[in-house]
Amino acid sequence: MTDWLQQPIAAIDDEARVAARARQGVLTKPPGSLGRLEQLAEAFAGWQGRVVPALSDIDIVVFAADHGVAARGVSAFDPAVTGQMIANFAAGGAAICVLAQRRDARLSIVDLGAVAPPANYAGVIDARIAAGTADFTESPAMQVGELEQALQAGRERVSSSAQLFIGGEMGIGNTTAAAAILAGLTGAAPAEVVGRGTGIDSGGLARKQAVVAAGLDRHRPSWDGLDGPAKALAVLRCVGGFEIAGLTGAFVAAAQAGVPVLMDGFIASVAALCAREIAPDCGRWQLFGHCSAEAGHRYLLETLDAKPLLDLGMRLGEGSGAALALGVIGDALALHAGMATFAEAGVTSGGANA
Ligand SMILES: O=C(O)c1ccc[n+]([C@@H]2O[C@H](COP(=O)([O-])O)[C@@H](O)[C@H]2O)c1
Ligand SMILES: Cc1cc2nc[nH]c2cc1C
Repeated sequence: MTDWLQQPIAAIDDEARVAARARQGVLTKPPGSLGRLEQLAEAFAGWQGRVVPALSDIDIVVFAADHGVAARGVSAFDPAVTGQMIANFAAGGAAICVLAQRRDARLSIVDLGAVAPPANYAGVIDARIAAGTADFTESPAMQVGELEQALQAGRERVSSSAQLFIGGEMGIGNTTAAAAILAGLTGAAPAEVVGRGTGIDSGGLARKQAVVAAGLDRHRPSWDGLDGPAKALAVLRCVGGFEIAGLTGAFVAAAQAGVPVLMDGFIASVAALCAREIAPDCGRWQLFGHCSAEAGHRYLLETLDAKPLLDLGMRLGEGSGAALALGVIGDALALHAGMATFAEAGVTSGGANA
C-alpha cells in the first residue's frame, strides 16, 4: 500500500517567515550581510511557526542495505562491509556516531537488508526485507511488496516531534543504484551521473557506467510513458535499493508531518528527487547540507535547484555531510535569536545612501 504517499504536505507559516525576515532587517548589521544565514533563520521560522526558531531536537536515521548489482564489480568494497559497518555504527565507531554526539542529535541505525547481518541487533533496528536487492541487470531490484515495505520502514522512523530529520545511508553498491535512478528519472547519460563511489579505479568506472546503461535498457519499458509518482516508483523499484526507498519514504513522511529534512550527499539527494517526484510539495521541507565529491551530485543539485551549505570534498554518506552542516545552521539560529536590534543597542541604522 502506497496510498499514504499522496497525503497532504504540511503548510509553511508564511507569517512567521516574513516576521523573521523583518527581524533580520533590524539586527545590528547591514541588511543582508549574513548572506544565506539570514535565509536559514527565515526558513526555520516558517517551518516552526515562530519568529525566533530553536533547534534542539534532531533525528539522524541511517538506513543500511545491500545491492545485488554489487556482484558486477561496481564498488571498491565487498558487500560484507555493509553488515560490518552496521555493527560499527551500533558500537559508536563510525564517523556519523562522532558527529551525532558532538551535535547532540539522536542517532538510529536501521538494517533494511544487509547480506551479512551483524551477529546481534543491540542498538540496531531490525527491519530486514531481504538479504539485499536483486541484481538489476538481471531482474527488477525489488518486488512491489518489497518496495512498499522499504518506503513504509522509512515512514515509521519519522517522529513528528523532531525539529529536523537527517537521513543517512550505508550500502555497498548504492552509488550505482542511485546513478541509475537519477539517469532513469532525468534522462541524463550514465557517463554524467556515474562516479567513483568508494573509490573504484578507471576500469571499474567504465564497468559501472556499462552496468547502469544495461540496467536502464532492460527496465526502461517498465516506466516508459509514465510520469510523476508512477514513474518514480517504477524506477525506484527496478534499479533502486531498500535504503534509497527507505529514505524516500522518510522524506515524504517528514514533509507530511511538518519536519524539515537536511539532505546529505549523492544517495540521499537522489532519494530527495524521488520524494519530490512522488509529492512535489516535499521540496519546501528540504534543505541541502553539502555537495558531495561524487560525480553527478552537482548535476543533481542543479536539477533540484538546491544550493548546498558546504562543499568540502566529502563522499562518505551516513548523513555525515548533513551533520557537519548542522554547525552552520546552529550558528544561523543563534545569531537570529541573540543579536541586538539597532533600537536595543542604540546603534543608528543605515539607509541614508542605500
Ligand atoms: O554520500 C555520498 O555522496 C557518497 C558518495 C560516495 C560513496 N558513499 C558511500 O559509499 C557507499 C557506496 O559506494 P559504492 O562505491 O559501494 O557504490 C555507501 O555506503 C555510501 O554511503 C556516499
Ligand atoms: C568503510 C566504509 C564506511 C562507509 N560509510 C558509508 N559508506 C561507507 C563505505 C565504506 C567502505
